[in-house]
Amino acid sequence: MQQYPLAPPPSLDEIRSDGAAALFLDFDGTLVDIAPTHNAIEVPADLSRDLEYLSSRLEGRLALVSGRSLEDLASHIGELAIAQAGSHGADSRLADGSRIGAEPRTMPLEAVEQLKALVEGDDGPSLEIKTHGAAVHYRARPEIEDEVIAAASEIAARHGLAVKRGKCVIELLADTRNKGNAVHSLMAEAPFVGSRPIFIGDDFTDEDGFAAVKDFGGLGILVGGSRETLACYRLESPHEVHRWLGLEIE
Ligand SMILES: O=P(O)(O)OC[C@H]1O[C@H](O[C@H]2O[C@H](CO)[C@@H](O)[C@H](O)[C@H]2O)[C@H](O)[C@@H](O)[C@@H]1O
Repeated sequence: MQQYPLAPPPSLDEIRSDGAAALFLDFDGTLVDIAPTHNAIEVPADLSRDLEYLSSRLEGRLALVSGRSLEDLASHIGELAIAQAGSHGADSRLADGSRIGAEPRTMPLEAVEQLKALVEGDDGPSLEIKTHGAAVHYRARPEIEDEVIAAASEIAARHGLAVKRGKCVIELLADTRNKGNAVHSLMAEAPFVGSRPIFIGDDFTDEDGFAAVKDFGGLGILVGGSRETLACYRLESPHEVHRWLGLEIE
């Protein structure tokens, strides 16, 4: 693990001057600011257009890698002609929409019912039912973290489900793939193959991405406050990520 404080990364142009680079971009907390609920995010007006433009500058070597499902991502940014991996890396697609790897496994209904029972009541956590999993959010009541984690982990163990921990959230998925698997899958395909990958992300699930890019001589960029990480550089906020990527800032 890298010791902090981490320096800001060299410019994208500087990295590109050494050879072909590829960008792997997390979504929540990296391209958009964290919001009180999963549906309350504010997506900058030009983000979709800017990502397509950036992808074309990189000759298609740009991918979004999110914990959200691809359907959920599309509901916020539209159907973009760029590579994307959703559901924490379980559902990877090339820019033309073709899937790489097996179709993601879906959650057993019984587990979903048990999670619904867990969030019952006005003051408890909330449930986000996702295409390939379910997320229990406790951002509104961080003090209940320990009990939520214990109860959701127990349901995961009962059904043999994978657990992902994030910012005020615990997610359960039947599919065990992660963001690092998505990086490996995409790096084996044109136009990514042979390039130097850069993974930018803010959350613990992004550590799998930071680890994966090292396998290709690449580098990770952590977004947000300092912590122990496999990333070797840091940017302070999504605003700084946009600036570093050369996207327009409103
Ligand atoms: O991998 P990401 O693109 O970063 O997605 C991770 C999860 O992001 C969302 O939850 C997080 O963002 C919400 C909106 O800002 C916030 O309210 C929540 O507390 C965060 O955990 C999303 O709801 C999840 O489905 C994603 O897996």
